[in-house]
Amino acid sequence: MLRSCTAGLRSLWALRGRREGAPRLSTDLQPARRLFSTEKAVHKDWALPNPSWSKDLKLLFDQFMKKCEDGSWERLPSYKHTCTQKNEDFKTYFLDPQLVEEGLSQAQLFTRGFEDGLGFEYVIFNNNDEKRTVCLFQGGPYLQGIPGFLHGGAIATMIDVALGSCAAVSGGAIMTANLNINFKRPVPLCSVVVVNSQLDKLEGRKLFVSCNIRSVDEKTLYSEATGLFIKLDPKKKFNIKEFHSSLRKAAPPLEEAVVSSPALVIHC
Ligand SMILES: CCCCC/C=C\C/C=C\C/C=C\C/C=C\CCCC(=O)SCCNC(=O)CCNC(=O)[C@H](O)C(C)(C)COP(=O)(O)OP(=O)(O)OC[C@H]1O[C@@H](n2cnc3c(N)ncnc32)[C@H](O)[C@@H]1OP(=O)(O)O
Repeated sequence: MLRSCTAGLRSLWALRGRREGAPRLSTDLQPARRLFSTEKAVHKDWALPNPSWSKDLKLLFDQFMKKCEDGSWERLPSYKHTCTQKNEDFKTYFLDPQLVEEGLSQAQLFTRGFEDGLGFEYVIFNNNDEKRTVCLFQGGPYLQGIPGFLHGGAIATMIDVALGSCAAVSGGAIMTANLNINFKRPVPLCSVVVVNSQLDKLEGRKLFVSCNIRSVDEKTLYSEATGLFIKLDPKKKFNIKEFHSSLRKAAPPLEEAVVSSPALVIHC
């Protein structure tokens, strides 16, 4: 019990793959502390059952929580807003802190931005020895593509998250450089699927990962994917303001864009 609680408190940042020379992230150094009510809302762990979870999802969740008891598996927590201190650390090492715009304070994790049950309901378990993760995923009604089935973009998002988490456990701060997906069967809306990911190869800063998505009974193979993730180099900071101003220069005014490219008005 104590072991699984401890595992739950550790974040991906605090796990492994810290770049040599880069300081440990502050959350790693601080003991768990009592949260005030506003902080509780910000730091709520979303990778836990809620009433929208189907019987299948709860059952699988319980099975994996059992596997966590001997320490071979651990549940990865998931936050809408990365902990404030982690944000600060990220800005320090990968962004020019003076250039971070105010608007970023409203930012939240894309996959956790839906009401319970309407979007992405998922939890990821990690097996460190085997360098693999299992993501239990239930895609809600707001993720519809063709009627009755998940949108391919939602599937791709979940694959990115599952592969990204698998890579981040070993690599620390990483970004997706490449994703290749084969969609083999459409995924029914509101069904539960299992995303099995593994780290195939670590080559310098490159992490090669792969995954498949199957039905709970494992009979249906929905998708297969490979991904390349790159460990971020703190010497190469992202300059957000530069990105934004170059974007403004490159993009024509909206009116002009709509008139000259009718395809832009298609909603997606
Ligand atoms: C608040 C804290 C948050 C921090 C997040 C950090 C960690 C994440 C932690 C937890 C994650 C948990 C869950 C994951 C959840 C979701 C995952 C979502 C992830 C995303 O949603 S992320 C958005 C989409 N993603 C991008 O927006 C990337 C745009 N991109 C770039 O920003 C650069 O491209 C970058 C940084 C990737 C690399 O840039 P760079 O300058 O650091 O490195 P460089 O270019 O030198 O490449 C080094 C070596 O990789 C090879 N290489 C590079 N790219 C390649 C490719 N495509 N194919 C084949 N090889 C490639 C080169 O050929 C070279 O190879 P070699 O060394 O052999 O020459």
